[in-house]
Amino acid sequence: MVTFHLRLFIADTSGFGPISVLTMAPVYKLMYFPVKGIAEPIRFLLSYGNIEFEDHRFERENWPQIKPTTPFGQAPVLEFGGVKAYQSIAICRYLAKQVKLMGANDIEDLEIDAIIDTIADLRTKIAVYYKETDPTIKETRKKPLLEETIPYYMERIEAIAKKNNCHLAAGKLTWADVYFVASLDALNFLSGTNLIADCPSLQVMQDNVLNLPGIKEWVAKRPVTDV
Ligand SMILES: N[C@@H](CCC(=O)N[C@@H](CS)C(=O)NCC(=O)O)C(=O)O
Repeated sequence: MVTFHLRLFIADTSGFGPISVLTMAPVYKLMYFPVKGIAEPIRFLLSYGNIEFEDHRFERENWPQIKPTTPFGQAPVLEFGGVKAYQSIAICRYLAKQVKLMGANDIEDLEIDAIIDTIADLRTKIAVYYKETDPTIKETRKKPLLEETIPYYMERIEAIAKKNNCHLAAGKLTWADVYFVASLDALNFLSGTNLIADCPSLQVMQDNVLNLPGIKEWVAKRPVTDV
């Protein structure tokens, strides 16, 4: 569970005991569009840590008013204790520290960061295809994405999972596993394919992550959205 900097010192009025100290948990508010998108790994990590949060999903038509209130005109933003945290991966790394899903040393953290950045690279390539508005150009991008780019990445990510005992780094559960599994629904939707269809180790990893207490409860109660 999370501890926080805000401490209340309460004078003991009984005359017998020392001063009591109450440590308060921060109140987390996640601001994002009404989708899983790049906020879902944040929701998974908060849920894994049994950290309560306000899942504030704003409608797209309200974004023009909200945008200027964010640090860099983008979402997600995680607000807590006077902090407005931005950049989804930085937020995930912070939460991973809070819920103890980091590596055991700098090398393990390097391994985790590298696979997280690789997943983000793959998402960027998929997003370029998805966001293409010209149907002719989109069609020309489909075959290379589905037959070259995605297989290239997924073969390598699967090999890493196989070597790491069905994990993405350090041979154990880390925030990389949670990040990848939380990202999958959106990546599958955007690419129109099941990224892990031919990846048995990643399928095991997905099952394991989705069965973690906290995450299992979150997935059962979260709003149903495609992406
Ligand atoms: N690198 C940023 C990317 C943030 C981003 O692209 N957010 C999109 C939604 S997924 C957004 O805010 N789009 C609206 C806009 O840019 O006006 C992160 O990971 O947080």
